[in-house]
Amino acid sequence: MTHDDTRTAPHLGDIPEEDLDQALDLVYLAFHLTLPDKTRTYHRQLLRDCTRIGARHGGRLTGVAGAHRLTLSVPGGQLPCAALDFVSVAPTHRRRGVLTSMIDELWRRCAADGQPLACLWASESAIYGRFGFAAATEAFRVEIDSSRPLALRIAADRRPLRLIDPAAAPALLAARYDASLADRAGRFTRDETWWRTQVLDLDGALGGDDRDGFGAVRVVVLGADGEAPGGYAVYRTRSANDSRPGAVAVTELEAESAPAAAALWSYLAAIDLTSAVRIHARPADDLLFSLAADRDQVRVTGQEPALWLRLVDVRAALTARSWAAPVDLVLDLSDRALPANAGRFRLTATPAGATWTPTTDDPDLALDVRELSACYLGGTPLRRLAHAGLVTEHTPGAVRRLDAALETEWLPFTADND
Ligand SMILES: CC(=O)SCCNC(=O)CCNC(=O)[C@H](O)C(C)(C)COP(=O)(O)OP(=O)(O)OC[C@H]1O[C@@H](n2cnc3c(N)ncnc32)[C@H](O)[C@@H]1OP(=O)(O)O
Repeated sequence: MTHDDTRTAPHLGDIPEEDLDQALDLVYLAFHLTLPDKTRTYHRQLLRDCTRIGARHGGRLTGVAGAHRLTLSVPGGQLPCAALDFVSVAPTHRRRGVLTSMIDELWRRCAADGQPLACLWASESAIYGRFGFAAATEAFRVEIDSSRPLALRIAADRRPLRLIDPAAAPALLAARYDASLADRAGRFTRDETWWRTQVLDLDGALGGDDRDGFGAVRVVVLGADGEAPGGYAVYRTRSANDSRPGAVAVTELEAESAPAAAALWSYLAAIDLTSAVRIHARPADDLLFSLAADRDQVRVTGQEPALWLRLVDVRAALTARSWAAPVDLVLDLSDRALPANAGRFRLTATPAGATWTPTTDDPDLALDVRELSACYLGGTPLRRLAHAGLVTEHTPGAVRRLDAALETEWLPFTADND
């Protein structure tokens, strides 16, 4: 008789480098993936650079979780963030608490590594709320009908547009991207490798020149050679055939101003032999929606949660962000998984900074860490969650006051999971 180990608690530990292939096999099993060698090599490298948590039964890996060590823009600053990825449990061992125990281990690793935040992209929205994660940024899929000229309400920046060698893009465009982090929370700092792989796919690990039928990556820059770019777009094109029109797929567009954005959108919409521009992720307050003279020409074709965020160290997270308005409130915070965060705290925030101190005073608001995580980047109004009965307001006006303090000029936005 074989021993049934599926009922016993897993043994948790690191995944050493020699087990990386075993770990990837489990990931591909759980995600039903068969991938080319190039992609596997890329994933192997990503996983090697992660904090790696393995769950084992009888020495065999039955659960894998990786956490990239990233830096996330938050209102007024940047914070270390564990970005959970590769989460997989063997189909023979599912729904027995393996993921739950790996998440508990993740909290220990975050504390040891000084990461006050954790984040992820969820394969299914039902999984991660129970662990205190909440959707903190939203992404809209957008399509421009470019079968006719794109009509915009302002004049475009008249500086020249030029196509550059994508290999030169990281060095040329990094400053423009980095500048956007100060405006928009929810974005990651990038190194050269991230640009080369995630943004430009220069080595073809993510599909390269045949990504859903779209060809080579193109990079268009606004501004003359030698000038700091006023904006850029990373895109690919697909020619028309009998069953579909020609199209442009935009991976990323950054612009320093509305006229710069107008110039780039106009360029993309005017590419010959194409009649649609598709953008996989834009924020709800994207300038394009306001610039379009005919909103019917710019359609939202999908809307989904993008970044799921979890405040792991609430005090560190709250005292590191900036605040739009002064606020002085007592919050009764629940956090089942991380009791150090739970209890009554006085949040005293001014535009100069914040404190978060334990108190025995009566609470103005009661909420779970999940709701605080949803609102932290400024993308979810707290009042929306209060209307839904997920936040209790003990002192009338407290929700409004906290909302005013959490507010950001621009919505947070995360677009790095194409
Ligand atoms: C950041 C990322 O990488 S997202 C990718 C997540 N991975 C995948 O989708 C790959 C395929 N799925 C899997 O490998 C697994 O099913 C996992 C990782 C999603 C879940 O692992 P499990 O070990 O089964 O989860 P665990 O047993 O700890 O479940 C904890 C709770 O979450 C619930 N849960 C787990 N997965 C799901 C799901 N897909 N949908 C709804 N509820 C779920 C369980 O029912 C359980 O609820 P309970 O506490 O009320 O009993």
